Amino acid sequence: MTTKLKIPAIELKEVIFWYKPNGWQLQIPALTLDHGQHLFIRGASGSGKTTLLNLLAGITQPNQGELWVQGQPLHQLRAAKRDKLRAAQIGVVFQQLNLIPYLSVLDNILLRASFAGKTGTALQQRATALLEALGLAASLWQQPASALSVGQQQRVAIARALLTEPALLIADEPTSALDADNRDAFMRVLLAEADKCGTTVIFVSHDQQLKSYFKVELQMANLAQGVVAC
Ligand SMILES: Nc1ncnc2c1ncn2[C@@H]1O[C@H](COP(=O)(O)OP(=O)(O)OP(=O)(O)O)[C@@H](O)[C@H]1O
Repeated sequence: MTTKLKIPAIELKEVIFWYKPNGWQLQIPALTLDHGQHLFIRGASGSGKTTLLNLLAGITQPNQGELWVQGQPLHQLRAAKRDKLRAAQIGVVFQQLNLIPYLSVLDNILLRASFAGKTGTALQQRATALLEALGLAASLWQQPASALSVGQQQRVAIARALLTEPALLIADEPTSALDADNRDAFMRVLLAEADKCGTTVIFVSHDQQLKSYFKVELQMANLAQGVVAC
């Protein structure tokens, strides 16, 4: 076994984060996730799911405690280094999908990869293969992102996140606008790609039916009490 494999994909120790305007607090005594694990997180609206994902993606930093992602101390790194880590190793799909509306579907996907220094024909082929697997018609690939439905945009966002074979994939309600068939295709592609690339997955959703795709499930309320998985 290599040294790299001994380091967890994610490790939180006594993390506390609060919003300055209203003092709302997220407390996570402990959370460890090994490489390649898939974790389903659920919790009531306002329980802090998005706040946790923002911390894990390095968009925000904890006020107290330690937050390690891919062996990097996100609690200590400055914003520029966290941005670099995110570009290189983390795929994110947030509720606001953050597609650039006037860029084509393909350009949206490839632009994100170029931030990680990845370009070329093989990458373009992987991008179109992902879009096909996700059921997004080829006639849409050159359309501006703004011309797509929300469900179609969600599939573009996940293709963008998977393209660079990230070590960690963070997804916040990524299937909320999909019908049952597209949602199942979406989950199959996401988890198969993650398994192929050894990607650790953290997936947040209200949709209880998606729970069946995951071996490990976590409720926000339990997480705050120090329970790691249930
Ligand atoms: N920028 C902010 N400033 C102040 N408080 C915030 C901010 N963002 C979120 N909060 C508060 O933090 C709490 C957790 O919010 P968060 O968005 O993480 O919850 P959530 O579980 O993702 O909710 P939902 O399922 O509705 O998306 C909420 O009570 C919310 O009001």
